[in-house]
Amino acid sequence: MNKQAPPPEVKAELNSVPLVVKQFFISFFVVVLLMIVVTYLYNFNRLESDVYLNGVLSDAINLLILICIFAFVQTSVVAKRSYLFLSVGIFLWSVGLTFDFLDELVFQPIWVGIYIEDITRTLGMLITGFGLYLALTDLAKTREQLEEELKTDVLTKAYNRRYFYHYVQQNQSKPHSLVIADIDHFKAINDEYGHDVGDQVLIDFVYQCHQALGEDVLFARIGGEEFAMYVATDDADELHATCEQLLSLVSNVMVTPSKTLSVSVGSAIKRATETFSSTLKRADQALYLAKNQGRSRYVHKP
Ligand SMILES: Nc1nc2c(ncn2[C@@H]2O[C@H](COP(=O)(O)OP(=O)(O)OP(=O)(O)O)[C@@H](O)[C@H]2O)c(=O)[nH]1
Repeated sequence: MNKQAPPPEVKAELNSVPLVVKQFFISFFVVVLLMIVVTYLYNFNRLESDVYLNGVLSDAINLLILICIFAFVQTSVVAKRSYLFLSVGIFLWSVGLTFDFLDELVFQPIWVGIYIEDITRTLGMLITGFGLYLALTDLAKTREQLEEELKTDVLTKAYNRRYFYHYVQQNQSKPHSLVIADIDHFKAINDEYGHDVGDQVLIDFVYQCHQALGEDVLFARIGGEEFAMYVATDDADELHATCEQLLSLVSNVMVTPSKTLSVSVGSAIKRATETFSSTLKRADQALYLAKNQGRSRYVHKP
């Protein structure tokens, strides 16, 4: 069980290529290919003596497929640099294939085949491959960041309720305890000092918890000012030590320079055949007792 690190900022930049750039690129692509065809036919107008229909067809299909891929890239949502490499790569590749297609119909001098057709095609394939690599890398990074965001609470960067429930259910069979901590009189903090101070208190509280709690504790924000912990132990002394630690670390969280925070804490050790909701309910009952007994304390529900 790892202590939570704040999730990274979302860096992956999704489609920021302006439409006008795409329109320019599409026009450029079409115009240049047409110009190649016209210039080629104008300069090399000697028809091949033997035209192989299969060769013409397969080259035409290849070119058509590449044009479709170019169109997909133009309509897809990819980051700027991936777009650039993919578009330039497919463009060069298409130039190569256009020459390849034309030489099936019209005689082509050998230097055109080597210096234009082969070079543009090979270069195009390389650049397209690199663009694809960039797009896939960006996709993996974005996915990783989204997964991290799905687990965490936006304000405090603690794990959120959804992840806490998921985690406990995944680790239900192991010996563990559940703890619920609730900040005391949090509404009064908001009312007296403002919502921003309330937010900062939540952030500071989570920061202190992340600093202090050990590797055997999964800490999460499960409600506004309500937090939960999965403690990987069924030993009462260990659990009590962790809860006492939680109670004392709030003295490091300052609401004002002269006022510190207080929390109430309830805990329960999972029984052998008990369900998650039942253990959580007992921890919640313990918390209720802690609140009723005057707050700023820890109650364990055996
Ligand atoms: N600043 C801030 N306040 C929040 C946030 N989420 C919930 N709250 C506030 O937390 C307060 C919780 O109030 P109550 O449920 O009455 O709890 P309490 O005042 O702490 O009282 P006790 O728990 O009985 O000690 C409400 O005023 C909510 O508006 C948040 O993200 N930021």
